[in-house]
Amino acid sequence: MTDTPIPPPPLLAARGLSFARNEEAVFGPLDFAVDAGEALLVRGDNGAGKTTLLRVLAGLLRAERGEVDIDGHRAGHHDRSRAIAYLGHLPALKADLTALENLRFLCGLQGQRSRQTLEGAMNIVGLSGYEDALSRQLSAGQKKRLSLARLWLSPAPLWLLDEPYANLDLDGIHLVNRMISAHLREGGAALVTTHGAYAAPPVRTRELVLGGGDA
Ligand SMILES: Nc1ncnc2c1ncn2[C@@H]1O[C@H](COP(=O)(O)OP(=O)(O)OP(=O)(O)O)[C@@H](O)[C@H]1O
Repeated sequence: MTDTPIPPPPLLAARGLSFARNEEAVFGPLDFAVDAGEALLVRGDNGAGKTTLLRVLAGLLRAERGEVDIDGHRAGHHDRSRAIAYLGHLPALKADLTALENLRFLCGLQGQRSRQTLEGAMNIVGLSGYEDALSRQLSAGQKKRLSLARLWLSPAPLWLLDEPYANLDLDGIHLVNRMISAHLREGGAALVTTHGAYAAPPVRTRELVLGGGDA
């Protein structure tokens, strides 16, 4: 008799997850799961709650109700900081450090994916030559690219990407999709918020629509 292998738990699972501000519902209750190797596109109009959902999942805001599991275990603070890389609307960069110093600082805080160098990540995101530029001197798109380099260097399997295409030119949009595809091929997963105009990571993708029911 052969044992049927038990499938691994989803990388991320949310059950009955809701958030309210001043007793007014922002989203939920939501039920969804993301497996390793999958992307979840979080769509919705302006104000639908996409950013709020990612911030709740990252542990930056407290849910009103519901549960979040990572790798089949209730996600505590430590699990979230180990498993999650969060790319917010605004680049989390130190203005008076150079591009390379920013990456070094963030890798010191959050760890570094094995076999990746800071210079290699700068090259992947198209910022070779900007290593010594102060981050405050970078354009909005270059700052986004530097944040993408930090994301690429993170060892966390679960990417929470809030509008990763914002401020990027067409080449940058393709870069984001290539990065997501490569990350998923390596067994990672990604939640990606978008208004829907550009996002098409060419990978296994589920969709969650806020403000209009789950799809
Ligand atoms: N700091 C805050 N204080 C009070 N209300 C907030 C705050 N941040 C967001 N909101 C409200 O919460 C709701 C959800 O906002 P959120 O930023 O999550 O939406 P979103 O779907 O990401 O929107 P967008 O597509 O415009 O970025 C909105 O009604 C917004 O006005």
